[in-house]
Amino acid sequence: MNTRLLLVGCGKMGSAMLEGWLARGLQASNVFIVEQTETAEKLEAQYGINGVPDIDHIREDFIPQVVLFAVKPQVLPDLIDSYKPLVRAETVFLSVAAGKTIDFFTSHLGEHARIVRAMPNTPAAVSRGMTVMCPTENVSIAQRDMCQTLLEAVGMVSWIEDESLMDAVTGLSGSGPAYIFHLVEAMAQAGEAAGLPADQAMTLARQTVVGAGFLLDASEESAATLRENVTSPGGTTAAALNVLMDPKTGLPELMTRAVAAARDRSKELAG
Ligand SMILES: NC(=O)C1=CN([C@@H]2O[C@H](COP(=O)(O)OP(=O)(O)OC[C@H]3O[C@@H](n4cnc5c(N)ncnc54)[C@H](O)[C@@H]3O)[C@@H](O)[C@H]2O)C=CC1
Ligand SMILES: O=C(O)[C@@H]1CCC=N1
Repeated sequence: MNTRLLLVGCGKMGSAMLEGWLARGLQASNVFIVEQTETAEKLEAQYGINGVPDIDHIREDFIPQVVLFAVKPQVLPDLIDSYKPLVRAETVFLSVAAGKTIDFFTSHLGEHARIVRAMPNTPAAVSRGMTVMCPTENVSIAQRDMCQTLLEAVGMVSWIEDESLMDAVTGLSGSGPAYIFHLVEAMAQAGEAAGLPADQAMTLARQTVVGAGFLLDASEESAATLRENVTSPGGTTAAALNVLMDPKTGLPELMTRAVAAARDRSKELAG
């Protein structure tokens, strides 16, 4: 957690990671954050982190080891060129922007820039994130390790060499937490339709998803076995699963379409 880090953009994803790092003892003095002035000032007051409104306000002697882009993909083209002066062998550019390809970064920062394209997710805020990373060939082992340490501090890390898989990764783990939160909403709505008061339906739905997540985490059994453990032959769960596992109208078919839609949008964002 001693990496000299320049975090560009501290919105939902940037702050999710920052919260995880701070909980792991990130040294505020090693970090600069580029954000809009108000947020930058708040971060400075709250954590003693150097918050600046743009790259021109970074201390001149601050040479980051990692420049982490956590801004919206749509704003990257406007700001990326101003980071070119930071290109040097000891600096790796780590991007979490959905759809923004390694080619995009090399076309703006040059072939010498060392780039890692990453896709994290918001459970990073509670150190339960899932991040997948893809490096350029010039990224050293030490730089890979540095990125791994940063992202491992906020959850699990996996690497891919084939960048084209990043769109599918985005569709599954990047966007995935939203699917689970929506599952809670859908279950609560279904509970209400089945006769429960709204508040109670939401409490039951929420705690069921939280409890199932904890059980999945604590258990060495597969998801299929955990599902079977709930399902008595000819019982209530089996009746529900007949609906959910229907090959034509069930959850697998719906989820396949949802993940494919996110994957395709990720491709579109590459522009
Ligand atoms: N929210 C999520 O679950 C995930 C988001 N991502 C990626 O993370 C990136 C950020 O997404 P969110 O955090 O959701 O968006 P956000 O809108 O919450 O955060 C973006 C931040 O960038 C700041 N910003 C805008 N222009 C800037 C500039 N010129 N310089 C510095 N900061 C600037 C904004 O003030 C804002 O705080 C996106 O590229 C997205 O694809 C990746 C994985 C998951
Ligand atoms: O919705 C988005 O585009 C971002 C990328 C993955 C999760 N949120």
